[in-house]
Amino acid sequence: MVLCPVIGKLLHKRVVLASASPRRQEILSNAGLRFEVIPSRFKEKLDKDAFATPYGYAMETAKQKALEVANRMHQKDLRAPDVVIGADTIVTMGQLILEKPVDKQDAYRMLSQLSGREHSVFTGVAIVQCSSQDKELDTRVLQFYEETMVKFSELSEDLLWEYIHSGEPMDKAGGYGIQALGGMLVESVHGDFLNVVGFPLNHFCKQLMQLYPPPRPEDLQRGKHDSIPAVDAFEDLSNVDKGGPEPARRDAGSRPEKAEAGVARQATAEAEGNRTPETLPPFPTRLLKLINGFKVSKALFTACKLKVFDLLKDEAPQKAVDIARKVDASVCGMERLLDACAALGLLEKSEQGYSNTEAANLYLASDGDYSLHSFIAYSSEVTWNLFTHLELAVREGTNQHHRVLGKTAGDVFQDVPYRSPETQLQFIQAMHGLAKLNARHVATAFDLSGFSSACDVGGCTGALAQELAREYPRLQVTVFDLPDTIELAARFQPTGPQAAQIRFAAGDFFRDPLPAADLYVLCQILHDWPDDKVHKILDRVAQSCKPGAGVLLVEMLLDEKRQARGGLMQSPNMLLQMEGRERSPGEYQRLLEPHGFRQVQVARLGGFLDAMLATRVGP
Ligand SMILES: C[S@@+](CC[C@H](N)C(=O)[O-])C[C@H]1O[C@@H](n2cnc3c(N)ncnc32)[C@H](O)[C@@H]1O
Repeated sequence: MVLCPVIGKLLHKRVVLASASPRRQEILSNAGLRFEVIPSRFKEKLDKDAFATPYGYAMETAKQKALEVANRMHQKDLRAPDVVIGADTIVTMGQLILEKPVDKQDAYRMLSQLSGREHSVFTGVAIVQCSSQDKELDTRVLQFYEETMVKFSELSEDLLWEYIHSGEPMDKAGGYGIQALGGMLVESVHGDFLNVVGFPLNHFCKQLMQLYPPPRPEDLQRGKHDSIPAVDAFEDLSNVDKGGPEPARRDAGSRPEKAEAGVARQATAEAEGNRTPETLPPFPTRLLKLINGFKVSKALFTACKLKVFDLLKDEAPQKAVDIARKVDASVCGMERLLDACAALGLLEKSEQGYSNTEAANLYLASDGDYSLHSFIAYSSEVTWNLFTHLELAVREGTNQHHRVLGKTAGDVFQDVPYRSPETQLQFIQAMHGLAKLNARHVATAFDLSGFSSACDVGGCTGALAQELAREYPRLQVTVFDLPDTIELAARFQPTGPQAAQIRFAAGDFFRDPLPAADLYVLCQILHDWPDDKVHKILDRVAQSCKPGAGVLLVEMLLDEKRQARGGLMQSPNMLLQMEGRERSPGEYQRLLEPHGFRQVQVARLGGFLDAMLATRVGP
């Protein structure tokens, strides 16, 4: 049983569900959550076109619903609840977002579009944690979304109208309710069923586990919930390949590994000679994948370096012998590399030869708008070398540039002999490629239309500035970076209508005043530095801005308990390459607060970066 510890934490808090949906109320109360229902008065009319993704729209609507309730309750009795939960469910078909039908004709239009086809159901959820200081409401917002694919049967006209006349479609996104009569229309569901009903309970619990650390076993003894059976372990909700006996310990390894280890111990204890298929340990597929992971990366790096994907871009299939000849490689070697790439899904292999997949055309060839070629080259040439010294980095607790370069680097970005111009350009190109992938999500993570000027501190080539300018045509953006970077960034400067909104300024954020702005963007900056230097940067930002100004932090956010994998895999990388580290929203919040940045909102963007928006309060 997984919910009890989380629910136990919330039992002592005032929890409000900002939704009138009886289905959401039922899902949450069935899970044992105690909450008040205060339906939000937020009008669901955000401009859908302003969002890069449908889930971005759903998450923003969920957030606005929850914040409206938090603010209203705070104003009413100056005591905000501890937690407000907002949710918004939408149905999408291709680019089309289907919400609740306005009348029967509208329901008919929606349902006939869904007939015989697969669609996505997205629920955006916002968990708003509230606190008040000096009678001011302080909120911290965690957002996430869940997607479920649903396929409808072919619906006859009769069936369609019968369903519409039942009245069920009218208050439901997409015009159907899967938990009642609408269930008869559904052929298959891929993903979380409750998400289609209106609330992704499983994902919600995972997020709660990140927000609230698991209780100790002795607390569990005290805090049993009436409707929830007692538990003796805080279980990981992640998907698990296979079951198998699980050891009671909860401190080592993830669940499949624990299962593997548990069964292995059991098997060893039994007589080795008496093994039957049942007592054999499960095949350690996941572990073997980890052991071999570096081979996968290096095959990809090598194919990129040999320009295989450039050669095949938008071309007819080619044989290994021809590719080998064109890149001056051995046929037997090239054949093996190409087969490996095909096995990895990077190439397609047919009778005619090898050809690029769509992803290879888009990301692996060196010339596309979204090319990751430079990032791959940097990973292969710089990061790879550093990773060969991971053991020493762990022993010494410092980056390892001195071992790769033979000299100690003071400031990784400014020590001139430390980087050749080629490596520097490669780094900038790598950042540019990654920034282009993330920029739209970042620019639309929050409503920034209230700001008229922004400074992208350490903004590199201006890729994010360009997206901000595109998204907010009245926004003037200054890209502030080191003189060398600004010089190289000239190669990437935007053309087109956004160019007039963007200017570049050279300087050092440790020494020089920052350009004036009412929004300061720090995208992958603070993670480069230890806390004392982060305070220096934030101090500079605070000195440059007035109350009401914003700070948009964009980083790979760890979860508070350091359990989620994504960000954690980046942690050794930061150790090897930089002075800083990845941090959790709480850690960033604690760094921001002394500089007067409060009202922190967090948006999980679904890619590898997340965003936090804080507002400067007080003088
Ligand atoms: C990790 S990159 C992030 C670039 C960009 N914000 C992005 O996310 O793509 C760090 C950036 O900070 C800049 N930088 C490092 N030290 C700086 C300093 N002291 N003053 C100004 N910029 C600096 C680097 O030149 C680089 O462009």
